[in-house]
Amino acid sequence: MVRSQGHHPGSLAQLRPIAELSADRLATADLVAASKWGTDKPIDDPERERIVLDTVRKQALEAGADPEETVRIFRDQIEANKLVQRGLYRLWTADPAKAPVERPDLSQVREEINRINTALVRAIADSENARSSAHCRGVLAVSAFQVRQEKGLDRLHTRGLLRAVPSVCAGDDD
Ligand SMILES: C=C(O[C@@H]1C=C(C(=O)O)C=C[C@H]1O)C(=O)O
Repeated sequence: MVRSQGHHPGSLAQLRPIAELSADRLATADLVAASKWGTDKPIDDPERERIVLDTVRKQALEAGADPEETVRIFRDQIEANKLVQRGLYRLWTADPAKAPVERPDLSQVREEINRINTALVRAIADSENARSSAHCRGVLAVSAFQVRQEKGLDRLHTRGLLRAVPSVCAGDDD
């Protein structure tokens, strides 16, 4: 698809909230993993994933974002979350002293994830120009780097952040 390369000056700043919210969403993976660790709840929960994707599809329609693009972005967000959970499980298995001693309530953590999801759908809706710009990938990479620095992300969460955002730039696989 041919998209306009023109964008309002400053519109590329619209990508920054997406990088920030992606990092916030990934921070919840630590709590989710801690809530599942030592229980029979698997990291992968396809039923919950369906609920997340159905909800953001509806929210995208309401917010004026493309529902399929939004779902594509959230599929990556979910994979990134599981990547971090699996990384933590590996760490805790190798070094049980690092395993969590408290078990957060998963339903409360999911409420926090729901709030971040809603904000992220809004940020997707508000970034149509930036996401279809030829500069999207470069600016998004810079935003992710800044967010990593500001939030002091470790290697695992940095890997997660990179896994969370590849579908953000709308023109990429047209
Ligand atoms: C975060 C969770 O773990 C996984 C990741 C999900 C997500 O990122 O929304 C949803 C379901 C699980 O496959 C969870 O179970 O809530």
